[in-house]
Amino acid sequence: MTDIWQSAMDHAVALARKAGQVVRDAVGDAQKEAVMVKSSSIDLVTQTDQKVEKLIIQSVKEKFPTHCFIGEESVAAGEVCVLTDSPTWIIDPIDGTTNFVHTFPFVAISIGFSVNKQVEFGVVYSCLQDQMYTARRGKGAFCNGRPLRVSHEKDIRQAIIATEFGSNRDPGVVDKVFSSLKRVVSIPVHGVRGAGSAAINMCLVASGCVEAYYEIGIHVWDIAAGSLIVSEAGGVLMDVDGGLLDLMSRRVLAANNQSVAEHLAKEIDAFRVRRDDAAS
Ligand SMILES: O=P(O)(O)O[C@H]1[C@H](O)[C@@H](O)[C@H](O)[C@H](O)[C@@H]1O
Ligand SMILES: [Mg+2]
Ligand SMILES: [Mg+2]
Repeated sequence: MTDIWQSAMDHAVALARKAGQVVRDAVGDAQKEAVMVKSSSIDLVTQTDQKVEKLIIQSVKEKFPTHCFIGEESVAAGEVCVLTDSPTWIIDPIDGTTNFVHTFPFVAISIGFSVNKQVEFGVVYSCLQDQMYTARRGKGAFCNGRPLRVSHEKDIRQAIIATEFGSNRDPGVVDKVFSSLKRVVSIPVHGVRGAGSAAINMCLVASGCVEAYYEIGIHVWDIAAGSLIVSEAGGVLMDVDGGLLDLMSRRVLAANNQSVAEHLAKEIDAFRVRRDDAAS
């Protein structure tokens, strides 16, 4: 049976590769680039983020003129952020902008594609590592064409957990983040890591390198593609409170299996943040 979204997915992979070249060409000069700030002094954006998002959206508009978009830098520029049932490209042009600015080598282009609010395919290109992660709903997850499978570990005490500090440094939020982190470290788990990119953290779960990843404060463009890559690699997704994942809630927990996920959820202070689709 033909896959009606195959040509869109092929286009996403080609665009991610092209965007990756733009990012690789710029990374050496990133420190010379004008670094601007968005929601806070540590929420960074560069001209390369904006250039890559434009490149992707322009090209998709030419090929699929009826499709919708949610793009990180377009939303920052005032576009609405609402996930509808229409075919929608959900784009993070550089996931890991802070890494990009500092030449820390985990930088990704993340492209998710949803229809009826369900992610149909996800593409995450870790461009400095030249690793192309892809997933098509119902057809598995791959890295450079190699099938991905999550870790078999069932005991969270034998696990590595990925998380991030995020870009909100309000003292109350920092306290909550650290109190969760203290509980997770004290389970005790084998270790805690963070790549500095939500999309790459999710691909690490899908690859079996880490058992789980959680974060509060991410956005739909950080996790849309990665969420499908995790589930197609056999993993589970949920809200940090153990409920159902809501892509717009800005909270995510991805794990290799239900038992690790549920144990982790019990340790997290699941505070609420303003939703991506909250009326502005
Ligand atoms: O803004 P970009 O696209 O680089 O993405 C974010 C990361 O993906 C988060 O995990 C991370 O915690 C940061 O919030 C970071 O901003
Ligand atoms: Mg991001
Ligand atoms: Mg980004």
